[in-house]
Amino acid sequence: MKTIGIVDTTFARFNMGSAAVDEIQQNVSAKIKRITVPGVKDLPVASKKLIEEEGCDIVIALGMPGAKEQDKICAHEASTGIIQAQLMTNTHIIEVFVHEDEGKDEKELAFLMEMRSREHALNVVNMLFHPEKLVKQAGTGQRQGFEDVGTLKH
Ligand SMILES: Cc1nc2c(=O)[nH]c(=O)nc-2n(C[C@H](O)[C@H](O)[C@H](O)CO)c1C
Repeated sequence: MKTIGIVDTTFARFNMGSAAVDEIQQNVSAKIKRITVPGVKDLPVASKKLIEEEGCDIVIALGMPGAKEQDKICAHEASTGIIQAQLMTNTHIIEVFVHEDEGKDEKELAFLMEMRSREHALNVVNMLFHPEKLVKQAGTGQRQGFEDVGTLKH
């Protein structure tokens, strides 16, 4: 049975990990290994450990960079670390970040955090079990959380 790793943060203002777990369980039968770390900079090593020590076939790393300048620097550092962990393990770690200032208010932010977590969880299910479904979506302007933007016409 395939194993999906989920790592999220306590810094985030919405339970992104639970949304991802729920979405996976609604769509597929897979083993799930979940851990939570304090913040986004802790995601790379946690993801690498899920792959190397817990045998995960793919990992979803979820977090919420805050709105301040130092939070954005922190998020960029975390992203770089996540890419490095992917290259070191030759395994996908799907980064799901929702920046705190993406929502116009708290309600929209919560909606976005839930929907982006769920839609990327579905991407991960498809990457692992139905890669042909993603090929069908190529170039269709998919967006996780907000509305899809569609294919360009010429
Ligand atoms: C400044 C800062 N900003 C964020 C953030 O926007 N989002 C987040 O999830 N975590 C933040 N952190 C915490 C770090 O990611 C990390 O948890 C600590 O530095 C401990 O390793 C820090 C330190």
